[in-house]
Amino acid sequence: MTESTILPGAPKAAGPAPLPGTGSRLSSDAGDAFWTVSNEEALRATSSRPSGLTAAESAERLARYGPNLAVVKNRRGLLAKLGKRLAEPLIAILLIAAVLSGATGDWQSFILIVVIVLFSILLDIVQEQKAESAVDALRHSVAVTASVRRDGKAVELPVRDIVPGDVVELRSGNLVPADGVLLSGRGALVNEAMLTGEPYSVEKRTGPAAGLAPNDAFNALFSGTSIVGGEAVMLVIATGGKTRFGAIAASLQARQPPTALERGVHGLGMLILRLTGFLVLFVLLTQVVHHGLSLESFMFAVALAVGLTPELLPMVMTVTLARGAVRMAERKVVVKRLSAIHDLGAMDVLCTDKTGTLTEARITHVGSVGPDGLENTRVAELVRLNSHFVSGMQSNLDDAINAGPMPAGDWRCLDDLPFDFERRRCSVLVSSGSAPELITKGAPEAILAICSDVEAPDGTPIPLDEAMRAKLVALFEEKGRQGLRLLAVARRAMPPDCSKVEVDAEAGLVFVGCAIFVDPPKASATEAVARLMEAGVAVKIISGDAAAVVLHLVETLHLPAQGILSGDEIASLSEAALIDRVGRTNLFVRISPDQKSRIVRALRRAGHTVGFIGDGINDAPAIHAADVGLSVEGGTDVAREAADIILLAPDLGVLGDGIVEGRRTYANIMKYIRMGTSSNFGNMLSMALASLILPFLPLAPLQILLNNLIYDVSEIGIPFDVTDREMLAAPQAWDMKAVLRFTLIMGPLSSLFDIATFILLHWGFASDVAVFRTAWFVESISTQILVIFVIRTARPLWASRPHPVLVATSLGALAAALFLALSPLGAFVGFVPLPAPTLLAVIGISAAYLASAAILKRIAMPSLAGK
Ligand SMILES: Nc1ncnc2c1ncn2[C@@H]1O[C@H](COP(=O)(O)OP(=O)(O)OP(=O)(O)O)[C@@H](O)[C@H]1O
Ligand SMILES: [Mg+2]
Repeated sequence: MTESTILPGAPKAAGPAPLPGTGSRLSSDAGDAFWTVSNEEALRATSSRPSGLTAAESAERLARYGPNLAVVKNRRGLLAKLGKRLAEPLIAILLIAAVLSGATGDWQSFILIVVIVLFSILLDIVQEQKAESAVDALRHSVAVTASVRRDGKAVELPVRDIVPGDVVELRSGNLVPADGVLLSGRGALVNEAMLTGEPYSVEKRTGPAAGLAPNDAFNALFSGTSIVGGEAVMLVIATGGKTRFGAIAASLQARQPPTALERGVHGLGMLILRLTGFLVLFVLLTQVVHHGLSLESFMFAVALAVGLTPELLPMVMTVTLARGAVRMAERKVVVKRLSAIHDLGAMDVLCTDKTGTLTEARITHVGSVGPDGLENTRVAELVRLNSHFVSGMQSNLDDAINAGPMPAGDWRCLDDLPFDFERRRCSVLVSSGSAPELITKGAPEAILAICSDVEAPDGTPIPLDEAMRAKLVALFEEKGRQGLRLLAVARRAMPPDCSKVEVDAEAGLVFVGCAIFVDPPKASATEAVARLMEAGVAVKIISGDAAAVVLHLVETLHLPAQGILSGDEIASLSEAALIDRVGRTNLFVRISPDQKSRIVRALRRAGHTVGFIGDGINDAPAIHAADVGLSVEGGTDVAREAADIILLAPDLGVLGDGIVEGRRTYANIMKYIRMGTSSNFGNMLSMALASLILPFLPLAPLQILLNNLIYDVSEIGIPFDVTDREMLAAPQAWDMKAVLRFTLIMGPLSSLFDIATFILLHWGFASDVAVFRTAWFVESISTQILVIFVIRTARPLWASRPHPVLVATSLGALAAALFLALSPLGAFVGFVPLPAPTLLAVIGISAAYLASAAILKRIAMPSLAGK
């Protein structure tokens, strides 16, 4: 019997057994229901066993099925990239034109154009390739791993290496790495909201789940969902694009919205492109009308278009960002989504959870008190029974409790109700020979709300009256004000035959007391928060804990407190009211996970760029909802997967460095943009206009290409440049108005000097064609390159020192350009020696342009000046 024929409804296949994902019944692809077969059958069909695959088997399968990635990004090889660039319309036209010149005997032009085009494309590709590799390496360093059984041992492997047939061990907080069935488990609670939209977790048990729809398949685990409690061992059936998640991931990926900066730069690029198209057509048309169509005027138009297109901008963005990412990694901040760097630089509100970022997260169980506030050993016993037996999510409070000894006696657990963030409590049904008892622990108010009695010191329940309730609330408050975290515990005697409980059993309980915990504040948090605020980032604390505890922490750390909102209050606020309140509040307490993301969304709607940092399962939705999702290296997989940025050290201090880096990156990208809009664009524009008036072309096509290439090379140093302190002091966001203002002031200035050059050369010196072009080239390239030193800073020139690399690339490129134009070598591209007066005049005009630019930038870059 072939392996597939054991599966219900599978076609009787002859030959080798079809493996999952290849069309067999055991694929979640195309609605195939792998959860309907028994585990034995599933193991057989995947040729696997509970101890997992061998290394050899997995290697073979990895080669056959490919990596376990929902979306396989096909990164193009160097050659493919080259091919793509060569096929771009402008470049293709240029190359065809070159071939035509070659055919008409102009070999010089042919060779030079090909060399120039290839060189500038290579420059682009190599830079981008280097940047991408660096970023990929960083991303891999924080990739989520899974515990996979290989050769009989559990090893941590990158999720991408998982293959069908693998046996994976999962714990609370892990992401399910692929589609498969539960082989064994203990209270495995899974959040499937990613697939079903259902916020409540579902419990998984072993199958088969014959005849059920995927959403009801209680033994199926799906890629992209997460384990929120318990443990599970799964057999992987389908990986990568064959998973249910894979089917929707591609569309999710595509929908990732661009950042404000990306949108802005793209918009600007399109504007320039449209203008270019219009201009070039116009130039071409007038040339044809005046002189008839010649190869030269055609090539002039094409070269002009090449000179005008901001073709380097995408590369510049990638390279600048990648450089930022590498520098951030040196400061222990790893970027998963490159464009998150912009958002980090633009972020003006940071929401943080409490445990771990503001506290040490070294939680210890330091005492247990009864309702009278006195030490009480019964409380400690009950709390330990609860923590020991409860399944589902174990929090660090449970860990602290379990560090102590188990109470004496032969205790058995009959059933339990795991913790969730809505109830804020959990229960166990236990017995030690006598009638079973329900023991519930949780947030003090959540426990008090379901108690009808309170235990007297001798163990008898007495009814809980209003006075007693008030006394207990006062006790909670008092402990909270001392910075102590509390979990209350209550019990209820159950009927002797009771062996199962539902959530409605959590009622009419007897209040027994509170377990007390300390979580020391993190001393470094004070300085870190102060630094963030100085950098213009408002810090807001969003905690699941009680108001008193949070207030005490804030006081101890001397953090600013202005306005406090509780989860209950938020629940009763309308969307509009919340948007109004969030800005004025910086302490949020007793907040449930979905309220965390509600707060983040409200802040965004109020116009803020919001960061959220957290490490827990309950933080993941808010991390996802934020502009910049942040998590820490030791956080749960779910939180780390949702995050854009991972802090290798759980410290807000390193974040300050990351923010500075984000702003530096932004500032350097703006330098490119300003450079392009102020001089390069202006020069090309003037040239197009000049070509309409002059009886000859102001520059030969070849000379324009050369100009463009040298200009590109000169810009290589910008990502390295230093940024003035005042540029880093406040959030930096894309501001189209500022860009337009700059362009409208600096663009015409550049044109003014071009016209002056033009008049001087043509009428003043009555230069011939060759001299005119040489002089124009010198003026054009010097102003284009040198203007970077003017517009890189809002300060006076001498008050801001550029980075040596930028100085080297700029001056190096300029020297090369001048050498080419003024030495005998220039004859190759049609340059001639300039008469001394012409050269002096050109130098004078360039200097005058730069000086005026230095003065006018005070108006053109007002928001930055004068700080
Ligand atoms: N294992 C548990 N058993 C019972 N109750 C719990 C457990 N874990 C947490 N709680 C209660 O639920 C509340 C909310 O959970 P939690 O403190 O983890 O939220 P949070 O937002 O992560 O808080 P923080 O801001 O401290 O990180 C806790 O304050 C506590 O009262
Ligand atoms: Mg937490």
